[in-house]
Amino acid sequence: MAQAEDKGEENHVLLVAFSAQGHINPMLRLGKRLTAKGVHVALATTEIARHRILKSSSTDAKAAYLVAGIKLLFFSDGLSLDYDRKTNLDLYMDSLGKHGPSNLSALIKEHYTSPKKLLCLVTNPFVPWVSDVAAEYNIPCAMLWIQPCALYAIYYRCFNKLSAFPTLTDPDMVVELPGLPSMEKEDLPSFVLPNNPFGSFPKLFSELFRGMEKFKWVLGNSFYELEKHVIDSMCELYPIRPIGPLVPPTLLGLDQELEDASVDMWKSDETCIEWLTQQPPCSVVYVSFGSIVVLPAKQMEAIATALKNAKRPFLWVVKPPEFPTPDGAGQLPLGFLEETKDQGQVVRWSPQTRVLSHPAVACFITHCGWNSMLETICSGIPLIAYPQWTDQPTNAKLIVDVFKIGVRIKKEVDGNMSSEVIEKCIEEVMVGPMAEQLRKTAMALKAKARIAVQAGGSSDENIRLFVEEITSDSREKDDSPKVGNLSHEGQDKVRDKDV
Ligand SMILES: O=c1ccn([C@@H]2O[C@H](COP(=O)(O)OP(=O)(O)O)[C@@H](O)[C@H]2O)c(=O)[nH]1
Ligand SMILES: O=C(/C=C/c1ccccc1)O[C@@H]1O[C@H](CO)[C@@H](O)[C@H](O)[C@H]1O
Repeated sequence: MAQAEDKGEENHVLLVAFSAQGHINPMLRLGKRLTAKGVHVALATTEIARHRILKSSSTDAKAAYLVAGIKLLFFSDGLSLDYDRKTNLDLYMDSLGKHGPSNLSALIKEHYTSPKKLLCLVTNPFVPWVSDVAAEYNIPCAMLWIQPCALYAIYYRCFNKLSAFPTLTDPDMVVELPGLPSMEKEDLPSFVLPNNPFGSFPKLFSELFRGMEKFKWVLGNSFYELEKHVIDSMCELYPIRPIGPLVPPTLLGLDQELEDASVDMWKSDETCIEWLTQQPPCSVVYVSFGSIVVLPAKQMEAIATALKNAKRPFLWVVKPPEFPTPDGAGQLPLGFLEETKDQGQVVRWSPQTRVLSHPAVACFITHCGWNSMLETICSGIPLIAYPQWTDQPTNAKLIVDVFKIGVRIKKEVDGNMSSEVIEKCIEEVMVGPMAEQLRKTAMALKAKARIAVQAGGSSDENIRLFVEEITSDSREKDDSPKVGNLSHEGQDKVRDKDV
C-alpha cells in the first residue's frame, strides 16, 4: 500500500474530508490545484470510503491509494464497515466526532516524519474538529466550504445569532439577509429549521461557526462572479475566498490538464454514453438524485409517470438503496422498464460529468446537491430543481431566483410532487421563450466559470494567494487569520474580465 511518507520533502498539505462522494471529490480537486503549484498533498478520510472505493470495481486497488498524485490515507470513525450510518445519522456524527480526532492525530504521527513539515491542514464543514488536531501540532488550519457561499453566509448569521430565523413559535417567518433574496422556510437549509430531525448538524454547525477563528483561511467551492453579492456581504464578518468550481478539468476547458482528481464510490455504467450518442442533440432529460437521497415510492412513481407522458428521451439514475426497505423507497414502479425500453435508459450510477456535457442532454432534474449544480453550470444546461434536505432547498432558490438557470418543482400540500407539475417543468425548460432565456443564461454562466479558473481569473488568483500565504515564512511571525479575499483592487481587476 502506498503511504504518504514525506521522504524529507517540505511543503506538505493534508486535506481531511468527510466520507461522502460529494465531499471527497472537491477536496481532491483542490489538492490537484495545490500540487500544480508545487505543494505535496495527501487526503485523509475514513475507512468507509476506502471500503466503497475498493468495492466500486472501476477503481483498481492501486488507484484507491493514489489519485492524480494525491495520496489517500484512512482512519476509523469508530464504527464497523457494515453499520447503517445514514439511518443512524446522529450516532454516526457523534462517533466520528469522538474517535476522529485521536485517530487523525495518530495518522499524522505515523505518516509524517515531523508534523512541522505540514504547511496546513485543510478540512471541510462536517469534520470541523480537524482544527483542534491542527492546533495540537501548531499547524494552521483552513476550511474548504463545499457548498455555495450563500450557505456559509446563512449558517454564519444563524449560528452567531446575527439575524432572525424561523422558530417553533414563528415557523413561517421570512428570512432577510444581505446579498440574498428573501427566503421562505422552503428556501432555507433544513438544518436551520425548527423541525429538523437531525440534532447533530445544528450542534456541529453551532460549534463550527462560533469558533471560526480556528480557521486561518476559508476557501469556497464557488466562483466570485456566481455569488458576488453574498461573498461581498461576508467581507466584514468572516470572509470566504472562492476558488472553484472544483469540477473535472474537461468541464472547464482546461485542456492542458487532462487528468481529473476524483474517486468513484460506485461503478458507473458507461453504456449510457453510447445510448446518448444515438439521441438527437438537446433532446434528453437527465434525472439523478445524487449519492444519498432515496426517494419515497410515491415520488418515484410521479417521476416515472411524468417521464412517460413527456414522451421525450430520458436517462434516469436509480441508485439501489444501500439498506433497502419494504415500502419500496428508491425502487422503480413495476413494469416501467418494459414500458419505456424504447424511450429511455435507467442506470444505477452514471458517469455524470460526461453525461451533462454530452450534446444530447437538454436538461437535468436534480436534488440540487452542490456538486451536481456546479457540474451543470459548467455544462451550460438548465435545471429542474427538486430539493430534499440540507443545503438543497437553498440551492434550488439560487437556481431559480439568483442564477436564473432553472425552474423548481413545487410540492403539493401533502409534501409530494405531482407528475403533472414535473411534466410542466420539463416542457418549460425544453421549449418556448422561457427555455430559450434559461439556456442563454446557463451558457453565459458556463463562460464565466471558465474564466474564473483560467490563469489570472478570480478563482485562480485566490488559489495563488492561498499558496503564497501557506508557503511564505509568515507562520512563526504572524498567526492572525488570513481570511481576506483579494484586495478590492485585485478583485476589480478580475471583475473586469466578466463576460
Ligand atoms: O449517477 C451519478 C450520480 C452522481 N454522480 C456524482 O456524484 C456527486 C454527487 O454530489 P452532489 O453534491 O451533487 O450530491 P450528493 O450525492 O452529495 O447528495 C457529483 O459529483 C456527481 O457527478 C455521479 O458521478 N453519477
Ligand atoms: O452532505 C452530504 C452527505 C451527508 C451524509 C452522508 C452520509 C451520512 C451522513 C450524512 O452530501 C452532500 O454534500 C454536498 C456538498 O456538501 C451537498 O451539496 C449535498 O446536498 C449533500 O447531499
